[in-house]
Amino acid sequence: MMQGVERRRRVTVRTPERAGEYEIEVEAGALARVGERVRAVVGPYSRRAVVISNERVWGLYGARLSESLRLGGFEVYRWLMGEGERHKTLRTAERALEFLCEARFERSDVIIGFGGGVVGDLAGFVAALYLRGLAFVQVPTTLLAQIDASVGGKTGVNMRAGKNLVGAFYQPRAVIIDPETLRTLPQRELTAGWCEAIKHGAVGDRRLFDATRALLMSGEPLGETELLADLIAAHCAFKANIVAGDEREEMTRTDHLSRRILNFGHTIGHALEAATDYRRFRHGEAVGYGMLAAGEISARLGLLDRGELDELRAAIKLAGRLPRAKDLDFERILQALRLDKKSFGGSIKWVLLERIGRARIVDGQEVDRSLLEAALQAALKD
Ligand SMILES: NC(=O)c1ccc[n+]([C@@H]2O[C@H](COP(=O)([O-])OP(=O)(O)OC[C@H]3O[C@@H](n4cnc5c(N)ncnc54)[C@H](O)[C@@H]3O)[C@@H](O)[C@H]2O)c1
Ligand SMILES: O=C(O)C(=O)C[C@@H](O)[C@H](O)[C@H](O)COP(=O)(O)O
Ligand SMILES: [Zn+2]
Repeated sequence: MMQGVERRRRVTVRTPERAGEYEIEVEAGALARVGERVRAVVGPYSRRAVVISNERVWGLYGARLSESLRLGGFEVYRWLMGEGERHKTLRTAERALEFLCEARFERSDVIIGFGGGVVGDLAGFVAALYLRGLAFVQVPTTLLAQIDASVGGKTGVNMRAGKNLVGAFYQPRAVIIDPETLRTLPQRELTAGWCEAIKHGAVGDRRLFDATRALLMSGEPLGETELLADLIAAHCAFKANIVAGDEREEMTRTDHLSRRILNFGHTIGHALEAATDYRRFRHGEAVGYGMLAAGEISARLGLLDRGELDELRAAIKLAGRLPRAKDLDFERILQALRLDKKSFGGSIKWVLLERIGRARIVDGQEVDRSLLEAALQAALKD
């Protein structure tokens, strides 16, 4: 898996719902080929491409992307949103939609999400809504978006009551990943991405967990572009496989290949984000804490061996420093948890671990208040 000989790695995502599939391409320098790739998936009639991004990403890479799109025969438009999680809202989506309406984009045109997961989730949502669906391509530029958010078609926005409460499953036509863009990513954003990467290994693939940990232990995970590209492609392949088997995250499924396992660490992670008004944690950082807490719950319920929990803790530590969390009010977190949108039949469903590489879905009744409080205390204490 880790010895890629080809520079361009391709992962196919099969999406049974749309009776289709799309390709994820991972290649250093791929930004220069976005125009050509987009043209290949949207066909000859498409005239205009609108790039949804933010000032930072556009400032760094907009010129390169535009040039490539022009070479692909597109007239290029851009629409820039505010930076950060608190802009992933219906208001922002509405503004983007107004822009598309006023500029009279047509069904043959294409929307490109260019940035991190915030931009990608919002752009995909807008693409799903405008004219009941415009072709959409993901060009992710954060680690988190390259290994997770750009794959699988979850799009949406946050509401005051919680994360991603409004959205649509809307698959992109292609995902084009240039790992070189990660060189300008601040350490904090890398940490967030590594946390989601650790999640993939933890819930479903021990070898992927080990490979991720090995790259982190090298101390320079971005050092070797080819190794990094191999690892990104391996994460995409892992997620693609889960998505292909359960595209819409069927809530009645409880098996270890259900898409629900990708929510490991998110029950508490999303509550931490909401309880701090999306201002204190990056999503991946909150998931880091969420995994520590869910790992604690797993161990305290006797599902997970303490030694494996220590391995998980150590891997999360390798991902980087998480913001302070021990001052957070338990009642506030509990309040946010009660609004968890993954409740089903009135109770929260927890994604826990049986071991590194295998998750289990457990009913909320098994996790009482005192267990939750103890697990949170243990997880948030550092
Ligand atoms: N749809 C999914 O399946 C899915 C999966 C995981 C996470 N998400 C969502 O993704 C979001 C988090 O995404 P994120 O971690 O990418 O955060 P983000 O989108 O906020 O990006 C992080 C920061 O990095 C900056 N940035 C982006 N690319 C850069 C680059 N190459 N160089 C320098 N700076 C750059 C951005 O401007 C931003 O400030 C959350 O909203 C989360 O809910 C969605
Ligand atoms: O793709 C999925 O499925 C995931 O759960 C991936 C998560 O990392 C991601 O944060 C996702 O947006 C969470 O989805 P949600 O349905 O819990 O909002
Ligand atoms: Zn996530």
